Amino acid sequence: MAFVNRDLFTFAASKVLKLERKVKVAAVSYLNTKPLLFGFRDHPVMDMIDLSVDYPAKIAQQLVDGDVDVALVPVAIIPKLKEYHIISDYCIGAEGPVASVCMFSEVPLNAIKRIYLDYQSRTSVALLKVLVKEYWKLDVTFIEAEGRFQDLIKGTDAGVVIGDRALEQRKVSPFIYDLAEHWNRFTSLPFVFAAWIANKALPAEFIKQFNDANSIGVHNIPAVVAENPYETYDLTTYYTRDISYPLTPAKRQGMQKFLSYLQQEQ
Ligand SMILES: C=C(O[C@@H]1C=C(C(=O)O)C=C[C@H]1O)C(=O)O
Repeated sequence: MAFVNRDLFTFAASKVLKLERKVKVAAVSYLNTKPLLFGFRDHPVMDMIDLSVDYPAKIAQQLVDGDVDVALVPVAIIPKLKEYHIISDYCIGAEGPVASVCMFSEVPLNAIKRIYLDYQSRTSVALLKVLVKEYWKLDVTFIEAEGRFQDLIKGTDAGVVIGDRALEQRKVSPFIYDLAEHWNRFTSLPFVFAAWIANKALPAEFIKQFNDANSIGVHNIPAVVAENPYETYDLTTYYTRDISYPLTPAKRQGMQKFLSYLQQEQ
């Protein structure tokens, strides 16, 4: 009899998966995650999980601390996990510009002196540092931002903002540097911001159900858009042109390249 994480699941003699407790799952609370969560509501996997949502840096900490079993975490925290398993065929990625992860400023790149870093992010702030050092080669100071820091993006102070707040900031700042677009120009590879990662091995049957739930919204974008009215940015464009959900081999390659830059930094 095969056991996978006995505190979570056992396989009874009948080979039917038996859940010892619910799998704790944490997802990103932004609009970018709505297509992935759309299919969960009426899906059998809902009986197997406890689902919570929060901003990326928070759920990253929850997965590292073992407070949850699976989370849609920033890939930059992978090196902090003792054990990790990418359990899904879906991610928050981009093949070109992503629209919602940008450095905003009032001045062009070469005039920027300081950059505020979004406290809700782990991947994008790490990506920004890679681009500043390896691609743009800028001499700037980084500031860990907190609260509503977008109002501090003024003069020669730029700021990296992610998620829905970035979609809003697009209407405010004259200069917008899309980090996924610049990564793509730098490496010719797509980028993965967040992936569904487990901190323990989970049974194949659970992963299959979990993937199925993820895929429903991705294949029904008009229905996802219809139930999320949003004036600031066109969500059909966001979900079909900007964000790219399938975790393809090229995206895995982009992710490995990004992680190798993070390793060099240490
Ligand atoms: C594309 C995005 O990707 C996100 C960026 C993350 C990060 O910077 O750590 C984490 C999760 C994703 O939500 C976004 O938030 O807009």
